[in-house]
Amino acid sequence: MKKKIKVVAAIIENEQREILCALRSPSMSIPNHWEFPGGKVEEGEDLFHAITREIAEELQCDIEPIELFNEHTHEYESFIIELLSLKCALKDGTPVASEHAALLWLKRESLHSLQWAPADIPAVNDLQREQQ
Ligand SMILES: Nc1nc2c([nH]c(=O)n2[C@H]2C[C@H](O)[C@@H](COP(=O)(O)OP(=O)(O)OP(=O)(O)O)O2)c(=O)[nH]1
Repeated sequence: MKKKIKVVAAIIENEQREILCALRSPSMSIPNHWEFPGGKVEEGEDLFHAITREIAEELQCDIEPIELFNEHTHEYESFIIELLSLKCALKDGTPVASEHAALLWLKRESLHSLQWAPADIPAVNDLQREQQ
């Protein structure tokens, strides 16, 4: 049976209404694909706590989770991911890529120009629909 992981991802929007996109590095699984940054939820951990912790670790900044925006389960070849995407605001600091190959702020209408990790695509689609 495939392993199932529960992952939180942050949709961080800045004052220019741009959204933070992160490029998975060549050494990560699903390399060279864009994602909303985040990571695995620990046993018994609250989603808001998990996303705040993961973003502090990965991007060295403080965020404020606002709401759960999209929930999607995707089956990759070797594992199943339950991806919980949360809308977040930047509270303190500037995101810095420590594990990712690059970071990019993009307007909603430009999100589709990137090659996204398949699990993140439903959240990207919902974000694009929001502006209409
Ligand atoms: N947003 C998003 N996150 C993903 C996807 N797939 C995926 O593994 N993740 C998350 C879960 C992992 O916590 C994180 C890091 O992936 P990784 O390739 O470095 O895997 P790893 O086993 O070393 O993960 P970790 O123990 O360091 O958390 O990425 C995806 O498709 N979209």
